[in-house]
Amino acid sequence: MAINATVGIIGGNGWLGNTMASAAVASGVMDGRRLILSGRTDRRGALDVPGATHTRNNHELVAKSDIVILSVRPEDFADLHIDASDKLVISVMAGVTAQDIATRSGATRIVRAIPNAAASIRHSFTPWFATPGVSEADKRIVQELFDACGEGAEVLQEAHIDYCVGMTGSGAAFPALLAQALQAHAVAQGLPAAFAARAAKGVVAQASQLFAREDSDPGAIVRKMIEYRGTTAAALQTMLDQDFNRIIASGLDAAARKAASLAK
Ligand SMILES: NC(=O)C1=CN([C@@H]2O[C@H](COP(=O)(O)OP(=O)(O)OC[C@H]3O[C@@H](n4cnc5c(N)ncnc54)[C@H](OP(=O)(O)O)[C@@H]3O)[C@@H](O)[C@H]2O)C=CC1
Ligand SMILES: O=C(O)[C@@H]1CCC=N1
Repeated sequence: MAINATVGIIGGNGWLGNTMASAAVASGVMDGRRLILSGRTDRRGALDVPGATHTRNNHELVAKSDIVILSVRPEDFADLHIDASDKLVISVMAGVTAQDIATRSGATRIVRAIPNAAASIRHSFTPWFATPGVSEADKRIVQELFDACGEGAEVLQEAHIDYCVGMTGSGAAFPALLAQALQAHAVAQGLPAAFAARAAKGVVAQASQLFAREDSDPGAIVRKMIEYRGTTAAALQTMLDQDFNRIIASGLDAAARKAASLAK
């Protein structure tokens, strides 16, 4: 078992908290008996977390934990009133700054991370940022926790976490939007809906494996297809001429603005 610390997840029955807890146990990184999960109600998460303790008492959770993960909605953070001054605090809350967390919890060892919903299948790319008080030993634990959810990646500037809220934090949402648009167009052209759904999913989730490998570059695929000057080039060039990149950029900017407003 890689992590022998006791980890308390405030909001541990919610979508992401439950997912992280389940991934930690399923990957073998933690024994579920070292996990404490809190919620305001007795509602449990959808994924099983064998061995975990459940509580509604955050003060008890913090007292018994070496590491406290904050996984409540950003707007609920101000109501927590915890003293985590001697704990490693890991926040997955969008938009809540390390300074806010230090001020409200007394913590000096703070990590901010942005997983995404694909953590439920252990495919979340999870950027994380550590404040200067976080030790190398703490960082190894953080990396293991997020590798259990897919792939953790340290960033050296807190601003990059705020950026990633929109980009990586959105997880499968952008590929799903693309698949939905492909499917809708195919249906509008008269293709059977079930076939269109399978076809769109095949392109977005299967064909994309061509650039999913570490040594592969999506830009190279786009260039190669444009240089081929065939049907794919006609589609790509039309999309690019209509400022596909600008639409993506404005969506990401909107996510960043929303994250900043959540922190207020
Ligand atoms: N979902 C995602 O893909 C991502 C989410 N995040 C961030 O993760 C955080 C959690 O999001 P998500 O899991 O989706 O949200 P959920 O609403 O699913 O979960 C939040 C949980 O917090 C619990 N909670 C609220 N207040 C308290 C409290 N005072 N004490 C204990 N538990 C409390 C709620 O419990 P109850 O139901 O019992 O009231 C709920 O289960 C958010 O800050 C979000 O920004 C970041 C990246 C991706
Ligand atoms: O949509 C959201 O608010 C959550 C937080 C970051 C990514 N997803």
